[in-house]
This record gives sequence, structure tokens and C-alpha cells, in this order.
Amino acid sequence: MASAAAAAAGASSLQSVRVVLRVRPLLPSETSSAAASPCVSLIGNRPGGEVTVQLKDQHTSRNECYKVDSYFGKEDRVSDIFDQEVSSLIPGIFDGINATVFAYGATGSGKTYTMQGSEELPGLIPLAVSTILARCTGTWCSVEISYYEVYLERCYDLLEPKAKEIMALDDKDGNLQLKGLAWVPVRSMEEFQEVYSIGVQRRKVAHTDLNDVSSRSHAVLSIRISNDTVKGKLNLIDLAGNEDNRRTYNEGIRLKESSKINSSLFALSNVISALKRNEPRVPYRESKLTRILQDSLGGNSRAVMIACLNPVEYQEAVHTLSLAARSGHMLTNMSSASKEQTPKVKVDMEAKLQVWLESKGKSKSIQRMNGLFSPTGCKTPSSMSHMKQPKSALVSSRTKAMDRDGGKIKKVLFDLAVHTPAKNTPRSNSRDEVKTIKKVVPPSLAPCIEDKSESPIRKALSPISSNVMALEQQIADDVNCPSSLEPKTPIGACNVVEKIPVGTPLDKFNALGSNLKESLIQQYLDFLNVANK
Ligand SMILES: Nc1ncnc2c1ncn2[C@@H]1O[C@H](COP(=O)(O)OP(=O)(O)OP(=O)(O)O)[C@@H](O)[C@H]1O
Repeated sequence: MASAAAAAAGASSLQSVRVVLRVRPLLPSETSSAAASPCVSLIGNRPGGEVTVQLKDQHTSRNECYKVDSYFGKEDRVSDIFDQEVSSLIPGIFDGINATVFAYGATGSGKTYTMQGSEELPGLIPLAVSTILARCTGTWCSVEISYYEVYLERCYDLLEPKAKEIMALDDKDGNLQLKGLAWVPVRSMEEFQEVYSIGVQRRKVAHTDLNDVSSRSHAVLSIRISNDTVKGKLNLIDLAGNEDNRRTYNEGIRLKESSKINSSLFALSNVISALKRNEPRVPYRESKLTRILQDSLGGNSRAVMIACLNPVEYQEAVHTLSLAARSGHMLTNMSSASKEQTPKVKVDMEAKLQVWLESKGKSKSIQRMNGLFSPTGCKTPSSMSHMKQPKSALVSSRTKAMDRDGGKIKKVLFDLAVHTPAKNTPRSNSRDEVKTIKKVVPPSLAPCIEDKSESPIRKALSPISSNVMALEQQIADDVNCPSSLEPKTPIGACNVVEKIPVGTPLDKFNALGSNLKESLIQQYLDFLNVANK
């Protein structure tokens, strides 16, 4: 048993990105819901090695298996995650090896709970700070923190709010420098609490349909240690949640935030994917988030991605775990039961698309889609019927949220004693391994795959784009259509529809303008990302 634990520790320190799954418990508001049966289960693990999880959609019989490095379920505490995944990174920082821990997942999946914690259960951030401070006690080592957020692709200091936007620049040696970022020395948990709680209150949060206190920015807490010879850094990142705006009904600024959040998370997934595949070029410059993390992701740095899941949201879970897939952890397989269902799944998907378009009043769009995909006569799948109806007004309650969180964190940090790691306890896993087979990409996807550098499955797993407004603007600009076009109306709808020739669906598609093609492809991919692939 001891040698297995040592092997596990060794493995974790050798891997550059570990993917850890964190499934939160059902919330009281969810347990009463009809759709409250969990969609995720642990089905197998190897001591010290990867674990296999299964996602199952209760509305269809679809299920998929994924491999991750470890699994934390509803009975596991944040301190368990810290002991098993984060504490092993800390000695490396004292040897100058940077590390990054980031919580990734849909809105409301428990990222802030995991990173920041609550009054009773401190999160990974306070646990890490207390462990680092304890290690520095009686040495010449100094500890400093910075805390900043990436909001709408701009970087702001949360400890020095009057400072200008933080710029990511390369110095003469090619090392990344965050110009304008404040580093505040901390010598005790009390000092840390004082500084951090102020920063937490400044972070941008808002009420959304899916989370009362939803983070609207990515927040990065960096802990830097320095002694005479070495500087090392640990980044602890609470990412904003990826959002499907067809569920959130975001509008205005919330929609704009959501669009930036989703595109930067996509950029992050590209970086992780490139790192896991040892690709020669890592696309750090695709977003501000990846750019500022350039010196902490890749190279000899270590990273732990905590993929957070809401246990009852199958589609979100698929989307979140797709990031793990991109980083080489997914079993690109389905159970044999689900293979038999592949044609049905495809039909359901098209029916869902029709229903969705109909619900948006897009009968013309349906006709055009029917030119691209085979027509179906299916009824609305039951899985669509549980979708939320839009609320008439979304109330921003940042002040409320700040009161709640700011107050809480202050207490958390005051109360926190230096964290003593608990002994690692092996998990009991009596579940049977499922037999898996290779996943099939529906042939109807083929014309949509334009990017030659990416595999079809990878493209199909792209994140949900929420650039509705930007897309509309682009459509209006590009084809000079009236600005009164409804959201998601395909490009050039006003001019192009009559010109579509008769012939095969592919002929019709090829005859469309490039903007219209791009729009249709994007819409189809968007749809696939929230429907069965
Ligand atoms: N492990 C857990 N145990 C109990 N409650 C939890 C747990 N994880 C999350 N929650 C609760 O779930 C709700 C949503 O969690 P949280 O705000 O952390 O989500 P999030 O992923 O940070 O969302 P967003 O991306 O919108 O900021 C909160 O009420 C939180 O207290």
C-alpha cells in the first residue's frame, strides 16, 4: 500500500497536467427537482492510477466514459483534494518549479467553493497559503501574494484597484512580466486574510439564472516565495464558469461577459491540449488568460486541473470533461449499448435542432438546415422539455454577493489554523468496469470540419460559443442585412435563400456565401455542444 502511494506521488510529480474530477453534492434546491438523479458515477480505478467515470443522460440512454487522474465525490472534502493533489506541488515551488491549480467547470459547479471555501471548510487557497507559511517559518524565505482578475479580456489588480490595467509583456530575456501587478508581503494567516478578503470583495460577481453569486471573471491568486537563490510561484485560479446562454438567458453585459469567458476557456483548453500532446507550438497568445499563465503552464511547471461537475447536468458534464478529452484523458469510447443507439442519437439531435429553431421562430432557418442535414419527422425529445423558461428580469446583486462572500472569507481566514494534511485514504470502488468501444462521429459532421489542424472529434468538442451579439454584428456588417435580424439567423438570410440551387445537400451548402457557411457551421457546432454529439 505504501509503495502504491509512493508510486502515485511520483506519478503526480512527473505529469505536467493532472486532471482531477470534483463532483459536488446536490444542493437542497436540486434534490426536490424531478431531474435530480446524478448523471456521473465512478466505475473503476487502479490504485495510484487513472480512474474511469461514466456520464449517463437520464433523458436518453446515452452514456460515455472518461478517464481522469483522480475523482472526488460528494463525500470528499476540499482538504482531501488538497492533501492528495495540491500539497505535493508545494515542495517544488521551493525549488523554483512553478505550479498552477485551476478549477474549471460550468457555472454553479462548485469552483469558488473549492478554491475559496466556506466559513467551516476552507478552500484550496487558504489551505495552500497556510501550508506555505508554515514551511517558511524559521527560514529566510519570504512570501508575497498577488491577486488579480481577467475580466472581458483585460487584467485588473484586485489588491491595488486604482492601478491601471495590468500588461503582460516579455522582458529582454523573453520572460513574461506582468507590468503593474502589486505583490504584497504576508507573514501570517491574519495578514493574508486581511489582504485577500478585500480582493475577494472587489472581484466581479453577479446574479445569474444558474448561480446566485456567479463569478464573472477569472481570478488568479499567486503566491510567490523567494529566498537568496530561488523564486517559485503557485497560481491558484478560480475560473469563471463556462455558460450556455440558452440556459442562462443572459442578456446585455452578462452575455458579453459570457462570450469572453467562453472564448478564453476555449483558449485555455487549447493550451492544455497542446501541452498534453507535447505539441511544438503552444497557443498561449490566444487569450489574456493563457498569456498571463505562460510561465506557469508548460515547461517544467506542474498543473492540476480540477474539473468541477454539477451532478445533474449531463450536457454540462460532457462539455467539461471534453476538456479532459482534449488533454488526452478521455476514453474515446462509448458502451456497446450506446453504440447501438448511435443512429437514434443522431435523429434526436436533428429533431432537437428543429425544435430549437422553431422555438426561436426560425422556420426559414429550418428550411435551410434541411438543405444541409437530412430532414426528420421526429417529435420533440423529452430531454428538451425540462429546460428553464426565461425570467422576465435578471437582477444584478453584486452588493449582496459581496456582502455574503466578503463576510464569509474574513471569518474563514481568521479561523484557519495551519493545515495538517490528513492521511491519504484509499477509496473503495466496487463498481464494475464497463466494456467500451470506439466512438463514432456522425457523418453529417464531416462538411462542417474546416480546421485542417484539428481532428473532427476535437472540433466537435469545441466549447459553446456565446458570441451571439458579436456574430450578429458581423453578419450585419458583412452582408449588409437589416439589423433587425433575430439572434442566430444565419448570415445573409435576407438575400441568399432564393439562390440556393437544387442538388445534393453538399451542393447547396457549397453554393452559399462564405459568411453564411461559417455561420451555419458555427450554429451547428454550438448546437452539438449542448446536444448529443
Ligand atoms: N462541495 C460542495 N458542497 C456543498 N455545496 C457546494 C459544494 N460545491 C458547491 N456548492 C454550492 O453550490 C453553489 C454553486 O457553487 P459555486 O458558487 O462555487 O459555483 P461556481 O462554479 O464557482 O459558479 P460560477 O462559475 O457561476 O461562479 C454554491 O451555493 C455553493 O455553496
